[in-house]
Amino acid sequence: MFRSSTRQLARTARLSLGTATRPASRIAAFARIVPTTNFSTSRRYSSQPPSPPEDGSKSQAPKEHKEEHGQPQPPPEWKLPPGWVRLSKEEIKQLYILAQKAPTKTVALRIGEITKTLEVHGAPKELSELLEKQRTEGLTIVDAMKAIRMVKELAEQLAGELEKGAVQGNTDFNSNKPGQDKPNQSPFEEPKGTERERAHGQRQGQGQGQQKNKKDEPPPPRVFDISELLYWTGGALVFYPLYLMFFAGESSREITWQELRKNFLDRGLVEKLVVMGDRVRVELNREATQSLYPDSAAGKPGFNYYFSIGSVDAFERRLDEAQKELGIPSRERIPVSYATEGMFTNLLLAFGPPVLLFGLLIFASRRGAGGGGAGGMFGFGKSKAKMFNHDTAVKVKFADVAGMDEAKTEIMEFVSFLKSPERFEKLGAKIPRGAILSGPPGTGKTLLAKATAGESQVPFFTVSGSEFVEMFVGVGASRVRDLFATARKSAPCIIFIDEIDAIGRSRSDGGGFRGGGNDEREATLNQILTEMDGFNTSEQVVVLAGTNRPDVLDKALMRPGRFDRHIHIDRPTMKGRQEIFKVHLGKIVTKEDMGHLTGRLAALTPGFAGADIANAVNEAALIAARANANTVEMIHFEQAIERVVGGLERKSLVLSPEEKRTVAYHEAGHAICGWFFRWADPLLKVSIIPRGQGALGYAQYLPSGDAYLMNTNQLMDRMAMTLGGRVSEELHFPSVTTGASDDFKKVTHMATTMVTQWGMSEKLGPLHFQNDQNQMHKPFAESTAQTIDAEVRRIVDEAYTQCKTLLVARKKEIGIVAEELLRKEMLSRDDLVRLLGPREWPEKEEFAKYFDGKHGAPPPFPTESTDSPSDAQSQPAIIERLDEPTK
Ligand SMILES: Nc1ncnc2c1ncn2[C@@H]1O[C@H](COP(=O)(O)OP(=O)(O)OP(=O)(O)O)[C@@H](O)[C@H]1O
Repeated sequence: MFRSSTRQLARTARLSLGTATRPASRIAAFARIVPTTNFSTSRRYSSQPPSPPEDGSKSQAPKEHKEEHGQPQPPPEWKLPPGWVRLSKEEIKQLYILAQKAPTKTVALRIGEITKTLEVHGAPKELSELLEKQRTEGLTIVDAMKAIRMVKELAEQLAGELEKGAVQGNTDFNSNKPGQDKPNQSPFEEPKGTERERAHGQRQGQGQGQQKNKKDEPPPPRVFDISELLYWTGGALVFYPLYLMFFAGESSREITWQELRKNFLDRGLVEKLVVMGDRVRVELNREATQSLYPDSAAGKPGFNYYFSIGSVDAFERRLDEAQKELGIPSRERIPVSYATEGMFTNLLLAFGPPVLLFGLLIFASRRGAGGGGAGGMFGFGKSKAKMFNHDTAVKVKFADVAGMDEAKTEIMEFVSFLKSPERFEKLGAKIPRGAILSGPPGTGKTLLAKATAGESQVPFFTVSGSEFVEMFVGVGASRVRDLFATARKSAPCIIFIDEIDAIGRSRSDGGGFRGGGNDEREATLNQILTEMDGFNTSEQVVVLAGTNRPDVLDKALMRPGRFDRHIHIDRPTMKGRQEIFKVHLGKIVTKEDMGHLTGRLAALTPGFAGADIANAVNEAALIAARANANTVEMIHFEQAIERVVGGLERKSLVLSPEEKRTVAYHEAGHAICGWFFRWADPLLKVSIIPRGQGALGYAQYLPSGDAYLMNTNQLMDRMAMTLGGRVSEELHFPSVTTGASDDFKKVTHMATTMVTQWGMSEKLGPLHFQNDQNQMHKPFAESTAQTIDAEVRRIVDEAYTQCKTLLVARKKEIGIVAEELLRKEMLSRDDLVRLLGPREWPEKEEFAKYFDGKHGAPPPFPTESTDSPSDAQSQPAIIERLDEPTK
């Protein structure tokens, strides 16, 4: 009845309403098939909810049905349906007021638009009654919702009828012939006809060879990339649950049947029920629900209520009864549909894990390959070598590498080969394939390789041995292949493999991978061997490798034809250090006399590698900057060296006066020994400022130049000097402390080495006894072991006696030095000269030159105001330290 009356209403409305007053409901219906851009540019209605007309005469009905007696008249064929009434002016006004109560602007607009039609054609009596109630006593919220819903439904049904009429071609109501432009057609209306008809028409047009606008041409087919799909799917599967968890908020809630009835069914808010197995999803009229329950999530899109049912039959019965009770006529009953349960969940469970795994793999491979996706299976096998070429040229030159002249001469040959290979080839010389640069850490192996590339001006590939090592078997070998293939393409060039021992360890010793886990490393090594064999002699690819452990490398690597040059780079000598200081001081602002500065610093840093020197120079600049100095001065350099050698000053460690006294007498014992023993190393400074790890105080000596050989006298004096701390404690305090443990360790080690390796025991003679920790049994007889123990004890005892004899005789001097130490905390060599007189034994020439006091003896170091970490990388000067007790 309601439906048939709206159909009639639609028909007459179409006749009566012009385009200027196109109902919003119709526009809404078209909006489903018209692109939204057109829709928005062509909107013809106000964006504000309508307000009641000042007087009813402003109705926009067409002229032919103009109002009679102030009321617009319906067209002649219009019959008021049963149950409908004409609306009074006051009721029309009430309709506009009702529109302003609508929950959304769209609904308000719809009510406003249909009001004009209802004004002409009347409305259901129930609506008229509600409007009257609104005028007289006001509407409850439920009544208001009911009235709004009624008008909204009228508008929707009207829109549906109008749309149907439009699709059928308007033959009933429009005399325009098909194909002609229709005068009433909106500029944003689509051509009439179904989708299929339109598609058919298009195909025909193409078949007839009609010219088409370029814009209409179908876009080029998109290349389907499965990895991209998997990538995004994997990503979505990972992130969607996270999104739901953290951002999406609640999307469903379980309710009971009673709650459903009371809150939604009785209030007419339920639009549809979807049965899914033993659960039912409740689909609500969102706008109405939101206006009734503004604070609830129920009105939000995507939110649904669910309730459980025992059986579908029982549920249907219950729903039927409820609707009967509410007086809902059978044709307006709530639609119920049935969905297959959890299809999406089943699919997700079946395909989710593999898709997720693939997605993750692709994600990882893209990251591994720097986002490119190239380089073999997921890019794992791609070499990670960094390349420096002409654009990112290696700026290092041989001039930047100091103090290793022999190594430079050796490697220069590679430069000549890369620069002018014909010079060698014409004489039939085979060019060496590569060189292993070995030596202690920080001695400049990488720097030398870089300088070789910088001098020859060829591309330089640098990679660390450990970068070939992956958990997947075959990846290392594949990376080697990739590296050499890339290098061949860029020939002439240099490959530098740093820390080659990570992959080049001897295959026989297992390299710590004993027990079958060794295959990957061996395969990588074999691949390097193969690649190096694979070069022909004219291929200008030079392979340099760096290692700290040449002794563990596989012999096959070292044979001629592979790494046929072996260049050992040792810690620099005094002259070498001087040169290295010169290189690094070049970048520093200092007014010191360069000759004296480099000489003195070199003398202060025996045992320093190039990297230590670079570090010390930089540290000095930092200390100077911290002190707001304009130039870096000698004091800053010495402070920096002390910090590199002894570690960071520990200001937080506060010793008790008694402890401080013990430390002072302990260190003074060392200092006196160093001063009075002929073969002991000259003392440089002694300090009771705690530094580094566990040292409460220390005495620093300078080995006489770079000592390569030591005789028994020197060793004995050094041992006696090392024991000086403990002996002094014994002489000055009633009990000894734990502070001398490091001294004992050194002394024992020295004595054992003298006996077992240096043949300095008459009893054992010139034999070498290596006690390998990895072997179960000692490689010598038990009686020999006992003799070794006895000899070690004898030597240490001798050193102890020697030390005690001296210190007993010099007890007074110990006191002088210790008291001065307690006052100043740090004594330099000049302080000792002042306190004890010049040393009886002549100093080495270098020492005398740089520590003669003429250039200003180092003043006592001011305390540092820093807490940045420092690592004592080497022990260049001999340091006797008083240890903190280990807990
Ligand atoms: N002979 C040198 N001349 C100038 N600077 C040097 C020298 N040796 C080392 N250095 C400095 O030390 C830094 C580190 O040196 P490099 O990396 O070459 O040492 P390495 O022998 O390769 O060390 P590792 O064995 O630990 O890899 C260089 O960047 C440079 O500043």
